[in-house]
Amino acid sequence: MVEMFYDKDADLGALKGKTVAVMGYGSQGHAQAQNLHDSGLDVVIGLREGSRRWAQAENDGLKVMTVADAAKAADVIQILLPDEIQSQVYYAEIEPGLEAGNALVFSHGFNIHYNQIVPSKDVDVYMVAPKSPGHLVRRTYNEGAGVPGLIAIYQDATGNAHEMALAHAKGVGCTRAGVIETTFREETETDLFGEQVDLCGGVASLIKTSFEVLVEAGYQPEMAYFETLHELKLIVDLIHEGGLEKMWYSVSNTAEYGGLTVGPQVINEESREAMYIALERIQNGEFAREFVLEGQTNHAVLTSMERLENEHPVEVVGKKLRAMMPWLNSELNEE
Ligand SMILES: NC(=O)C1=CN([C@@H]2O[C@H](COP(=O)(O)OP(=O)(O)OC[C@H]3O[C@@H](n4cnc5c(N)ncnc54)[C@H](OP(=O)(O)O)[C@@H]3O)[C@@H](O)[C@H]2O)C=CC1
Ligand SMILES: CC(=O)[C@](C)(O)C(=O)O
Ligand SMILES: [Mg+2]
Ligand SMILES: [Mg+2]
Repeated sequence: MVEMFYDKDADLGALKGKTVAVMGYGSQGHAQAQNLHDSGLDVVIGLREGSRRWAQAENDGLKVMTVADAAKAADVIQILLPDEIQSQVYYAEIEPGLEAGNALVFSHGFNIHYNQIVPSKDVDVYMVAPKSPGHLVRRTYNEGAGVPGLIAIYQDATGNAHEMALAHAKGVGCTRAGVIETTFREETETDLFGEQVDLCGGVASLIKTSFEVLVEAGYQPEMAYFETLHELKLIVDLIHEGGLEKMWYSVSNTAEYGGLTVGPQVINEESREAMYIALERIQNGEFAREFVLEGQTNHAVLTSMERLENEHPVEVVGKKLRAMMPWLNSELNEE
């Protein structure tokens, strides 16, 4: 059984008296920085001049400065910038401000594991990776709960990296739910795999394909939207609460029989083979190289795919239907 760490195992004192700079104020940055601040830690935000999030972070009661100034001022530097640009910002603006004994912190192992950032040996390097989108890292913390997380130690120059990582995970709220210790390699490879074949990529393709099949068969797009997208949260909530068992218990016998017999024909051996290929590309660095190059071309492919995704009929009909449900909090706002 893997060792789990909870609040009782972590001491915020390991970070007391240290300035924690959170570079970036996006999905993870805005959440983790506020949680760390609310946990009583000394937090500053590092952003670029002109960032649209600069005023937001100040409105949230946080001190904001440039990345370079924050790196100079901090003892602990957490890099919550987009993975594909961390390396260029690190070497240009963060590394010059690093001192022996500082700590570098990541929430995804991509840049360390794929050799995009190679820190000097005289700093600690650890990871605190919430297993959750950033906005729910903040929402659950405010509710007095938390999301599970991972910690990993890559370099322990001071001998304090492990207790600092646990303190950091506690400050973010992850030790409320449970923290597992892993490695940068394991977190990177499993996280990339999960987001590509299941959580994000797999689910989005499942939704769009099932929607398209219904609409092509002549059913109303609104009906197809409710059936293939809107209700999915309700089903997944049951799985989240009580595993597949609770979902199968709650749905009808009709759905349970149909789901158990037809599901494996949809996500089938061909799907499994595609998953093996995705994992192989993650493990051998092909995906990493492709994504770093994507960042260096100012996201040419990602920008085009986002445009096509927004034009998909399921998104068009969905925006119309969600506008009639104001409680859904549909805006793309930071909480
Ligand atoms: N999103 C998630 O839920 C999760 C993310 N992670 C990891 O967290 C890290 C951050 O990801 P995420 O929060 O999604 O990132 P976002 O894209 O949401 O936010 C990026 C932040 O970086 C800032 N930024 C972008 N470019 C620069 C630059 N050149 N100089 C300074 N600041 C810049 C942006 O501000 P602006 O553009 O306004 O200047 C923004 O504040 C990644 O390593 C990711 O893998 C891990 C778990 C989950
Ligand atoms: C939210 C999360 O854990 C992801 C999918 O890995 C990510 O946003 O990178
Ligand atoms: Mg993830
Ligand atoms: Mg990820």
